[in-house]
Amino acid sequence: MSNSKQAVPDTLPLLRDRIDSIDSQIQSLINERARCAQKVAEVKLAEQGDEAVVFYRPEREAQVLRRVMERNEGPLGNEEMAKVFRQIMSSCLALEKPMRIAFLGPEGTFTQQAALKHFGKSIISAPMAAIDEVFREVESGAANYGVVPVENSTEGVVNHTLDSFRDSRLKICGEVEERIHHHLLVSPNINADDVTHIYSHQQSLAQCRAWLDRYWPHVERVAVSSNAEAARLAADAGRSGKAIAAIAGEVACELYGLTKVSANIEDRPDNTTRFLIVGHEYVPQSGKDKTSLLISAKNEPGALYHLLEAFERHGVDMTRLETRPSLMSRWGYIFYIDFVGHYQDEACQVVIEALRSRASEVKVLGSYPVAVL
Ligand SMILES: O=C(O)C(=O)C[C@]1(C(=O)O)C=C[C@@H](O)C=C1
Repeated sequence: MSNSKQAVPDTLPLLRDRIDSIDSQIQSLINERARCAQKVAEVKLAEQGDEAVVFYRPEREAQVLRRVMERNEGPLGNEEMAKVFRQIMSSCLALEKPMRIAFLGPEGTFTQQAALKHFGKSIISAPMAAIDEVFREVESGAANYGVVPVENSTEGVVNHTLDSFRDSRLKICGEVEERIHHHLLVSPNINADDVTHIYSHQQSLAQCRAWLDRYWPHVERVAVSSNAEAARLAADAGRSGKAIAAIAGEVACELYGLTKVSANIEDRPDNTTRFLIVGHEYVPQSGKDKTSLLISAKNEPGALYHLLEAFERHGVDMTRLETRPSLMSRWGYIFYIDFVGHYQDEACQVVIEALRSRASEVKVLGSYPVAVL
């Protein structure tokens, strides 16, 4: 391969010749990489057998992307470069085995956006109507992995997702964060002044509450199953001349051919949602991981204090604590705890053992690479 640092020509035809030649080299190299991935698939099949074989390796993907960012010298930015490699790996994985990814649908949701960000575009999309359907689709093996929202920086936790882990055998094998921008949308034939109802998911309505109170105080807000569904309903209503607006994101706006009345109406400009990837396997260490636990506490004084004390004592950094009512006993609680590290790290194992002696149940929901993109 020619030296990439050689002098750059300065006429348009020469520059384009140069780009053509570089493209051809990049293309050969991408195909060489793809052939390696095909070989990896053969080795995995030989080693693990048809049934148990795991093609998708989140820890390896995170390491590849981190390395891309570390060695990047520009002028392309680190994230931009990582996105290119994200898609190359997505194509390589699809050659090994196309992945069917269930997500909270319909088409156009932020969860779909998150799925594409995490897995790249070479996946088979399986939109589901509800969070527990995503879990069921993966549990049954109909989908390889699922993507569900778990918390939002403005509105807090998504209870349906946390509650789904109670009775599920699925593991968390990844996380992804998305900046969420909401827009007020109508069908192109509708005059915004005529709008009688605003549809959106209850979380999106909440994330735009102050803006709605200020600019649309007298219009009825209607919570529907997702903001993409709201966009679909607004588009449908528009066809019969009904003035219904939706609050949804860019993907849904484009998908349903709506017009923006107002853009970026979320109350907090740093509004971010975190999503989880769920699958069947525990993920090996990537070098920079997080762990999520589900803990049923004993119903006794100081129960939570004793749990938290274990983290402090062993120097493990707890990043999140959520409480949900236990369905087993009145006034019993389930705690969801995230911490920095992998359940196979020595310090984490010590903490988990300590928790097991202090709680009635400790379930490791998963250890997974900290989001790279
Ligand atoms: O290293 C592997 O196990 C591969 O399958 C290769 C590869 C890649 O393209 O780099 C593809 C898919 C996996 O999810 C991780 C990495």
